[in-house]
Amino acid sequence: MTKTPMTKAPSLRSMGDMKHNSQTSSGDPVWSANEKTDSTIIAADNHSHYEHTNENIPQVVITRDARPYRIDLEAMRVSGLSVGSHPDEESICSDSGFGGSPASLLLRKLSNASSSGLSPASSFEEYEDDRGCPEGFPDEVPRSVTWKKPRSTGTSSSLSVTPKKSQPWVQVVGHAGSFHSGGDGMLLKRHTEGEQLCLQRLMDDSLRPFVPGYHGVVRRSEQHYNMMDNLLTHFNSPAIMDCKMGTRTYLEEELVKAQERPQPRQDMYEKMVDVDPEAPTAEERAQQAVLKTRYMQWRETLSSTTTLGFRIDGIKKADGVCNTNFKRTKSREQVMQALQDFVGSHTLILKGYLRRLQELRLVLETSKFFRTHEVVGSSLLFVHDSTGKTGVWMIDFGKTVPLPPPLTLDHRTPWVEGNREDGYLWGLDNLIDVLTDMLPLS
Ligand SMILES: Nc1ncnc2c1ncn2[C@@H]1O[C@H](COP(=O)(O)OP(=O)(O)OP(=O)(O)O)[C@@H](O)[C@H]1O
Ligand SMILES: O=P(O)(O)O[C@@H]1[C@H](O)[C@H](O)[C@@H](OP(=O)(O)O)[C@H](OP(=O)(O)O)[C@H]1O
Repeated sequence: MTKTPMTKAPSLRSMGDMKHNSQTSSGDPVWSANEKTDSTIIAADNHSHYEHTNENIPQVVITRDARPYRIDLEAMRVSGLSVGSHPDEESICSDSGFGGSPASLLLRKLSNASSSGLSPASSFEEYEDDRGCPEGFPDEVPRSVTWKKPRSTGTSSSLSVTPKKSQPWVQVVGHAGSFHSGGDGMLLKRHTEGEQLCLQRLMDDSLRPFVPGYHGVVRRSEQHYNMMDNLLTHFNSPAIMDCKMGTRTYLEEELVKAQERPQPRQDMYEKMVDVDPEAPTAEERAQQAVLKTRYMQWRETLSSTTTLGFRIDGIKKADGVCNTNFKRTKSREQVMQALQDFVGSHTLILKGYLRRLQELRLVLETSKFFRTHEVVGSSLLFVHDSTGKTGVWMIDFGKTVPLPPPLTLDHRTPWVEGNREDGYLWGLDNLIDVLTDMLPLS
């Protein structure tokens, strides 16, 4: 839940006090920041702090239990190479994508695109073009951020560097207009309360190192955003892949809604016909519209979602070539070929990804958050660069919902309506299996 700002933005030193002094009726700590801020935005946590001084950065607004979390070594852990010791550590860059109005937050999808050589857009309107994989914007925020070392380390640690150059943010797939690059290694995603709650809970879960650090809700031009780490920050000209996980891409509640109040969609009919003119039924053809769940199920069976429990949604390679034409990438062989094209001939990268996925699987099998949530439509974001640095993170919790206690999921049992299973872990097993098969015989 968000509230409007009430008081002056807290100073760095007072932030800790504020966390203790201000509470919601439920006893949760709250934060507040001034609407007419003196352009100082401050975030801090138990381990570290940082400070911005610029007008272009978003204002932190009150969020329920929205504690900010610093990018930390654990969260940004890269397999194969450690962030902390990597020579590129000083190349942290950031960018911000403000310039668009809320009215232009179109729910348009970046799909069916294959493009190359995209250059950073210079305005939000340019970004609104229907190209796949548009890049973010040059940073509007002076590089005044200092990343200070944490007082106590525990499992996390922060970087102490001065960002030097701008790293454009790239969106591979997903709703166009939902994102802004927030500057200083931050990314803003259009706010939904469900995703906010998940990200907050994940910050206290064993999965924390596998999700972008969450920094609360911010407001910009009357629109609220969830602020999280930009996972591309520590990479140079990264190659990026978005893999949508699970055997089901719609929530059980969406199915119930479709049964009770069917709302056939013309846009989905058109997307369907674009891929396969023969796909619609006679009735759908007559209506020139399909139900969302029908479209989603068709997408699942056309791709590898049903058969492997994951699908490749989009890939942007280091050379800028972007491909989101994977709707028909279904067989194990086709998937393997696409993965091979993504990693190239670099066994180091493949091994890095495999290690990270195996670690993720171990953590997922014991995570309380994972056990108690239906995780639908969530992706694994793969990122690597030419130095051999790799990382994989779970993103997109827009359709991750808590289960009614005491229900829990194992995420491997096949789905039947009512059991809420999503096939996430089964898909991860298959993904690990496919990647393992790609390793050269030695
Ligand atoms: N924390 C992040 N750091 C870097 N890039 C990100 C991050 N989160 C998302 N992205 C980029 O944005 C894309 C879309 O993200 P996400 O899946 O969250 O959007 P969405 O609009 O909810 O997607 P969907 O259409 O599946 O609902 C990803 O493929 C990735 O390229
Ligand atoms: O990839 P495609 O073929 O373009 O299809 C979209 C994709 O399945 C998204 O995951 C879904 O958003 P959600 O996951 O948020 O439901 C979106 O629904 P939408 O159009 O209702 O946003 C679909 O249009």
